[in-house]
Amino acid sequence: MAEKSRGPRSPQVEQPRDEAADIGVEARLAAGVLLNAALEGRGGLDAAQAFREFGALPGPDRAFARAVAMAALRRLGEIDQILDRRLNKAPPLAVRTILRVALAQTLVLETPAFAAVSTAVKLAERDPKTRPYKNLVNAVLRGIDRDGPGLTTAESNLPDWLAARWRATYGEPTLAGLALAAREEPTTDLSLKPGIDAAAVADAVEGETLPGGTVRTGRRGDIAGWPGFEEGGWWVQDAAAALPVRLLAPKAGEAVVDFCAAPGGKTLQIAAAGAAVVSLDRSDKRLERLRANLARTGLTAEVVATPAEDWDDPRTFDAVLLDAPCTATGTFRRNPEVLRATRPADVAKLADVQHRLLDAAAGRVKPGGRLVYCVCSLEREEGETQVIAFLRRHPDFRTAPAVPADIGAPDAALTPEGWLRVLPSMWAEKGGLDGFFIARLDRVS
Ligand SMILES: C[S@@+](CC[C@H](N)C(=O)[O-])C[C@H]1O[C@@H](n2cnc3c(N)ncnc32)[C@H](O)[C@@H]1O
Repeated sequence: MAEKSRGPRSPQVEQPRDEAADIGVEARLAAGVLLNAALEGRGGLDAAQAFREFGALPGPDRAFARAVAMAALRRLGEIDQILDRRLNKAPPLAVRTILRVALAQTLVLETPAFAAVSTAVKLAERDPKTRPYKNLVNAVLRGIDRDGPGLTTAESNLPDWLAARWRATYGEPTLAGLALAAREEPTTDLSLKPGIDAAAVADAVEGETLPGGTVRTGRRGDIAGWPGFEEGGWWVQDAAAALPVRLLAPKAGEAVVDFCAAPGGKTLQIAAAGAAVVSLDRSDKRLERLRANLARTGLTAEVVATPAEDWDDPRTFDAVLLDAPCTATGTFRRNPEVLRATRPADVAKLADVQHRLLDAAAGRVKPGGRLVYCVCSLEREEGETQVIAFLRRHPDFRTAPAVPADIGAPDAALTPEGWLRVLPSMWAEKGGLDGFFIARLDRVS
């Protein structure tokens, strides 16, 4: 597979003096800091947002820095392909970072080349370590602007070990679809409280209603300023993330426990259905967002900060949701950093946690009740393999096969066993959706 990156840009005959570009140097510096933090490891991007280089920026520059870092992360393989054709030998990381940040702007965000190049050169000048490379930065970026970036492959954006895994699991055509999905900035999806008019919300945010009732919009910016936010009739939730609770089908009057609840999109769905929900999470900090979401939407839940397996409470439930901690490789559209931060050993480590949580969740299901297990991971060890092993350990549970059309899931997601394996390459014509594995397991009475 090969496709051309956007460009080339028309050559700049003259270098205009650009005040905005001067101001933007700090934002580009912050973008590089975010990018490298994301590449360093899991949680790096979140941690970097507390760094001085980022926190000291005015709001719009912070948003710009984040957008540049995310664009660089999504297209890192392609950006490096383009750079490597121009570089005779590998430059220090600080220089490569300046170049990556500049190309993310010109190739993805359509920043004018003169602004991206002049800020890159200024950045190189500022630091004694990168100063000797100032002319190289200028020459490389001007050359790419003049000649165009050349051919790049979407698959180069995927780490080799993940691409090899996904090729083995899903086949070459699906891998190609996943790689294309990973290049794009996703839409924003909204889940609605029952009784809220989807067409009116879709109208207000210039969006469309998807099967299942999710409203999807390409609108960007701070959602707290969107029409209807204050009123709390909707919350942000990827279309795929809304499926597990639809499969669980909580009803008014039922008792439900959400085992790993924060930040709370699924708890809100359960509460909105009228069920009495207990929301557990081991992270009190993440539960703060759940509490804020409950307050804004006027919904209620009993919130408990505890590791679910240690929860000292005798209750059992009509329905249990286990949205287990996982590698989150299915969320690469929204969180491109997961592809860089995840290590092969994480899959096995998290599979172990999922195994323990599944056993704890099973003990909370009343006879005749149901358990939905889901993970936003594309790795079989965290999905299919977990459920196969669970059904062997718990012969009192059976798969209740999903009916995709009933819950607004892509038909192609249905597995022969009746589980859902949603891939980000599905619904490509609608803008894709996050990757999830979802299984409903009913406890026979
Ligand atoms: C995939 S997220 C849950 C997302 C949430 N269900 C939603 O829809 O917003 C996984 C959550 O599991 C929590 N977690 C991890 N280990 C846990 C444990 N042993 N017990 C309870 N929660 C745990 C994490 O803090 C994290 O918030």
